[in-house]
Amino acid sequence: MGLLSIIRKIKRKEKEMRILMVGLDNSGKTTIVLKINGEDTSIISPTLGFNIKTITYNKYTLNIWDVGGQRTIRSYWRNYFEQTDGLVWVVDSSDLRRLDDCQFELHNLLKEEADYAIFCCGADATQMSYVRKMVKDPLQLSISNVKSEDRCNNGHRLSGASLLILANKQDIQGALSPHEIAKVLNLEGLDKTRHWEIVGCSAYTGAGLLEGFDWLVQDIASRIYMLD
Ligand SMILES: Nc1nc2c(ncn2[C@@H]2O[C@H](COP(=O)(O)OP(=O)(O)OP(=O)(O)O)[C@@H](O)[C@H]2O)c(=O)[nH]1
Ligand SMILES: [Mg+2]
Repeated sequence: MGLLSIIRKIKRKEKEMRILMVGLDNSGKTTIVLKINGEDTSIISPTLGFNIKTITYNKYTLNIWDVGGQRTIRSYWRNYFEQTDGLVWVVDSSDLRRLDDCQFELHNLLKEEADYAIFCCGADATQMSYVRKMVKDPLQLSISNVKSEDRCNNGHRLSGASLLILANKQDIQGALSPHEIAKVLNLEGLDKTRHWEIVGCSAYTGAGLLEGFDWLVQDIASRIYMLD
């Protein structure tokens, strides 16, 4: 058994989940994480890199990665994709001006993942060159050959992750409802294999946060702890 398989088994035994929080800047990611953890949310500043919080949630340990969303650092999001079990996309439901941007970035993130995660398990040189020709990868960067099952599984990155969309700031007058946000973000247009849910919430009052995380944790658990 490879080292990665062993690590993965240990992780599963301890019921750990890796959650990645992303979304435009100012959407409320950091405030949500603090609120869930029962911390003070009155002094918040923009996240320029990332914060990691480990939270015990029901019988699970959540490793939550809260990544800054400012435009200039969005290209770094992909550095955090590896081994993600759950993706939380946070939306400022009152920021009507930037909803188009928000829609673009969400679909771009999921598409980018599809573009960059082509792994060919155990392919020989001829097979690799055939695959490269078929998918027209001129730089030959986005396709890699892997020899073991470990690397193949590892290569999934975001593709199997459960997706929770938090329509945050519902306490602000004029905020769009989760139903309206779902429409603007074209969630029905997501890949049919994707498990997703949208929940309205307010990081100020805490409303909706548990409902959202309950869904996420249950959905992940039903996928990865099925054999328990
Ligand atoms: N009214 C209201 N304000 C909120 C809510 N959640 C967050 N905020 C405010 O929105 C601002 C941005 O919150 P952050 O948690 O820093 O947002 P972020 O998504 O982490 O931003 P970046 O780190 O820059 O990506 C802060 O002033 C928060 O107090 C909410 O539910 N309601
Ligand atoms: Mg932040």
